[in-house]
Amino acid sequence: MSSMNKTIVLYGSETGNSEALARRIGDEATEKISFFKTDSSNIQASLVVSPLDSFEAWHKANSGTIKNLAIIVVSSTGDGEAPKGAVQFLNYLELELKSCNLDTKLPFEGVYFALLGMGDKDYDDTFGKFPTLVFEGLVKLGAKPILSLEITDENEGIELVSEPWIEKLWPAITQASEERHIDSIMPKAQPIKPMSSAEVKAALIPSLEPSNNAINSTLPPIYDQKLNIEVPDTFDELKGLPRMPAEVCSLMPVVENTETPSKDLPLPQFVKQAFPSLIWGQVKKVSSLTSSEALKRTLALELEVPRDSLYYIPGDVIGIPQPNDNQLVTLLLQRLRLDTDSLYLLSPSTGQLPSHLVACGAAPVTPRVLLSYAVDISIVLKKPLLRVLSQCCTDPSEATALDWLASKQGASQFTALRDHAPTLLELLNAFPSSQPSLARLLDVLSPLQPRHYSITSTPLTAPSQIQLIFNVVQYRTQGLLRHGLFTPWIDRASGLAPAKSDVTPTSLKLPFFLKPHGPMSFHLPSNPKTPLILVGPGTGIAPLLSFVRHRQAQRSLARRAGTIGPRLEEDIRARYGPIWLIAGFRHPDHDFLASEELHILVQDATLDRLDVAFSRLETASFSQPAGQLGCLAPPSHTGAKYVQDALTNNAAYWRELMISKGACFYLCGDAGEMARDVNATLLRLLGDCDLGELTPAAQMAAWNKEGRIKRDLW
Ligand SMILES: Cc1cc2nc3c(=O)[nH]c(=O)nc-3n(C[C@H](O)[C@H](O)[C@H](O)COP(=O)(O)O)c2cc1C
Repeated sequence: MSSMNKTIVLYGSETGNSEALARRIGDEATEKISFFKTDSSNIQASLVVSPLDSFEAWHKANSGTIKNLAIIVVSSTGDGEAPKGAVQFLNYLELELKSCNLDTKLPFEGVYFALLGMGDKDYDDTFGKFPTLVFEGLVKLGAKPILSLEITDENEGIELVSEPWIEKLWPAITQASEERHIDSIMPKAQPIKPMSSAEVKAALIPSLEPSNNAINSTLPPIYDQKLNIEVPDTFDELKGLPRMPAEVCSLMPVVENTETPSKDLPLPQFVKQAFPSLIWGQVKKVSSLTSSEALKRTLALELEVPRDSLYYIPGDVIGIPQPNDNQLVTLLLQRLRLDTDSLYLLSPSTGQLPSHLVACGAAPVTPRVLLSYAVDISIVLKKPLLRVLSQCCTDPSEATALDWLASKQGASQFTALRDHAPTLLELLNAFPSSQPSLARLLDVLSPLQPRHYSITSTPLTAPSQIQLIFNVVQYRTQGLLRHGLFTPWIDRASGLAPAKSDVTPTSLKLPFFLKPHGPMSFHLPSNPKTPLILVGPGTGIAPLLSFVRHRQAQRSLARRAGTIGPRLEEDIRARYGPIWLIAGFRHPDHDFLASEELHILVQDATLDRLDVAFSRLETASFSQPAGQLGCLAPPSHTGAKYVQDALTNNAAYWRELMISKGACFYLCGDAGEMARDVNATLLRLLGDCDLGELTPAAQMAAWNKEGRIKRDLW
């Protein structure tokens, strides 16, 4: 046997990094591996590069053959979850792990694989989580790794790991194909016990993300900011320079066009294709929930949808395919000297278009539409882009500076520049002689991601309406102003900014879709008697509001249907478990979201307990205005600064609910310090408990597995 029977390159990729690398590997394989060149009867003439989700079909088609090779590049997204193109594969892997039998042949015997993971070490707990899960799952199911698992760190530079890994890949393939297997890399696949679904899912535990650096949100967007990039005058020969990205995209002007062009905003055809279940929501109301003194501006948005067009449950999240800022697109079109309204046909000059651009090639399209909807132009810094900008410079000193930034020598300056989160326009303006074509930029820019928001409403009270709350995202990266896409836009488009009161826009419509549930879905437990501990500082309260509003509606429906007589309230209490909500804000007068509603939820006994922490309240003790919260027993505010203080102050109650009463604990909010501190607090609270054989960490891990601790962090 001198080659693999079938070979495939697979990727799972949220923002395009893994896909771009998988395509490059596919291109290089035919040059590097002799049997790809010579033995065309044994190998597909052109190597297929496709999403990891196609593994099942590929494996089924080829499982009779002795040796098949899968080269896999896959990232983690969310809280260590499966990225796009790998979600169905996760379900398949999970099923195989559950059903594989100790006594029979392992299902992936005969499959050889090499897997490169993409990750980011900033995601402490979930660094490389999904690639690791895939690697270990494949090994457990009998596939043989030909290289050990390696994971890139986007923060340090993907190339530091990916380039040496690719160099090792070619000899490893040759070696494996010659049957000198590299069994020493990993222990031989052992027969395994079937895994439960919970065990597979438990491998995907939430992570902690860095937080935004928020500032007063009334500043307008500014696009003429200057980047300060320092490059030394002289340096040694550049090392670790990533390869020049392949030229894939081609834009041909359309002279005679018979098709209906994708010329107009809003919503070109390719966006509708990418999100086939889009629903249009009419904006009913936008209101500001914070005072002018609040550090962040928080808005509530109500959307009305056509009757019966939306079925959601509390905890669901919507995605909004928001285009890039119009002003930024216009300036970019000018800088790139592009004719805004001419029509072009996008096609691959070699190989295949990146998957996020395939639908854009279906019909003629204008540069404005492409830059508005297809690619991210706000946060762009990646080494392959620097290489392309360098390739397109007419001034050699600028080209050298860009290459230096992309090299190993320029690593610390690259990291510093990335902390500035430069837009494409700023980068181009910093290197004025660089004049890339739009097609060349499409080769390397990441797909534009939809913006996701938790629904705060319940379908029980208004099935044709949804509500959202969110901060208007504006922040500074070391002096430079940055802003989000959707939130400042809706603030302006609704006519709310800079007004303070509610507005009811008459003609504003928004397209959105319901995000499919991930493996760690943040939803209510199926048994309504389960006690709930809900912790949500700031806008982390959003999905928790949906939970409590839903419970309030359930109780009210039960009351209305009630035939039980004088014992009705008691029966309702018995039917639903207690809910303890811990919210956290800066100051009661500035950003206490939904304060009046929370008060009502306590009064009508939907909430058994409410604790509110205020981080910027000068006096340790907080007294609510008469008639509010003061009626709570036990008292709602115990001088807590942060949500974790409220947990510590009420340790006995927390232990009673979690240990004796089987409560579910939900945490939603900013993933930085808050999530770490809450985690540490829970471990500390468990330290004083009798957990039998278990350590506090093991107890937490068990609750994670059972879905009794759920996190929704961003
Ligand atoms: C929303 C989001 C969540 C992420 N979550 C994780 C994570 O949990 N663990 C990790 O190692 N990397 C995480 N990353 C980093 C990505 O895995 C990394 O940027 C990778 O290069 C992306 O590759 P892709 O473009 O192929 O998806 C996350 C990135 C984003 C944007």
